[in-house]
Amino acid sequence: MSNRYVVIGAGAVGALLAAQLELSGQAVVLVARGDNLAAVAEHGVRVRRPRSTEQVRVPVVAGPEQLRLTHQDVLVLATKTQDAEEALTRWAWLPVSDEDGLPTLLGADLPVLTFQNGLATEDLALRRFRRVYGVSIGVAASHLTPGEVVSPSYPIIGVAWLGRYPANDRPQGRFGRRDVEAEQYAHDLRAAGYDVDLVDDIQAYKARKLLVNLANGLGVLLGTDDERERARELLVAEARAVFAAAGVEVATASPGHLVVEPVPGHVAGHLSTWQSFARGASSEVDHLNGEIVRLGRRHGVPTPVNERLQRLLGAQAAAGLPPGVNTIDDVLADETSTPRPLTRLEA
Ligand SMILES: NC(=O)C1=CN([C@@H]2O[C@H](COP(=O)(O)OP(=O)(O)OC[C@H]3O[C@@H](n4cnc5c(N)ncnc54)[C@H](OP(=O)(O)O)[C@@H]3O)[C@@H](O)[C@H]2O)C=CC1
Ligand SMILES: CC(C)(CO)C(=O)C(=O)O
Repeated sequence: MSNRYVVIGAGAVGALLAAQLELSGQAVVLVARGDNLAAVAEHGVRVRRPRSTEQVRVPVVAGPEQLRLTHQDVLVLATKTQDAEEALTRWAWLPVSDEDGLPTLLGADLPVLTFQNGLATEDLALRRFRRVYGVSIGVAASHLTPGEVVSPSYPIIGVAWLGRYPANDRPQGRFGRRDVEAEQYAHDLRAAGYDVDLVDDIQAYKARKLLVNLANGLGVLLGTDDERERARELLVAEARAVFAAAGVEVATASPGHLVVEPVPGHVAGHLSTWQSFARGASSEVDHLNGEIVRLGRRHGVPTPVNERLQRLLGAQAAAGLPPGVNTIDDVLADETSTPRPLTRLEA
């Protein structure tokens, strides 16, 4: 029997994925909350593309209490990293019914696909779930309005790398070292419009992606292109030094290619971190630049530029301030300054 995907988190990645699964005829349930839940329940997910807009009716629930989990379910974690722990806890210990309706498993026995940027979620999942599949995804998706995602790529929606976590946990079964479960997920995601590669060491691919996402936070700041590029180089150089000291492998395979086109009425190029600040939502920076800072502290490698960016955006998020109130020269400044986002807003 085919899988049913329970997509937890109806933002840029999750709502788009749920819509794509639905459009490709696969079983899916979207888990949403707040205004987003109300909008999707009433109108479906509105997907704005370069040459069309679709209103996709997707089954949606507020949480596990509105769903009977079965052995066919695959949990897809599509929250930001800072929300992952709470979501994983909520879904891990629920009864899962077999075909006779008997509760023979728990949520933690189901497979979970973790779509987060950064390096943290797979271990959070592994604490409760045995079958963890990490997914590193590249999409240019945007979610700023309840019930709506903008997807500037079509017909290939996104590129992804998927693999069992940890790498050596692949089941030794009838097909030897082949991971038929991972192959099924890759097959289903491809049918939904994603270009998917199966990989042996998913964390190496997540590390490669993290090198890109370290610059996400710069998009929230004001500055010139030269300053942005200089800061990006410094952030990445620190991360590479930290990865070398910590023994974190970085995948060397060439990155995937995603075609991005203009979507009428949409301002392109705002990454997921910018979207969080624009919506007044919590920020993932502690799990992007903060991951480099954490590893640097553990392994005795200085990471001043990542730390300044983390501090600046941490304070900005805590004060509930939108993009465009701090500047990149605060990140480049050669000092451990205390950010002054309120002063700048007042100025
Ligand atoms: N946006 C992008 O283009 C890309 C994002 N990513 C990564 O994918 C992951 C998801 O990002 P993205 O889609 O942008 O995030 P969003 O913030 O757009 O969406 C996450 C959604 O999850 C919801 N949520 C949080 N906790 C729960 C919960 N317990 N139950 C149900 N819903 C919940 C949030 O609700 P609320 O709004 O109420 O907090 C929000 O609607 C991140 O790790 C990100 O870095 C990777 C590649 C590209
Ligand atoms: C850089 C990008 C757009 C790649 O998918 C991303 O990961 C993000 O917005 O966080």
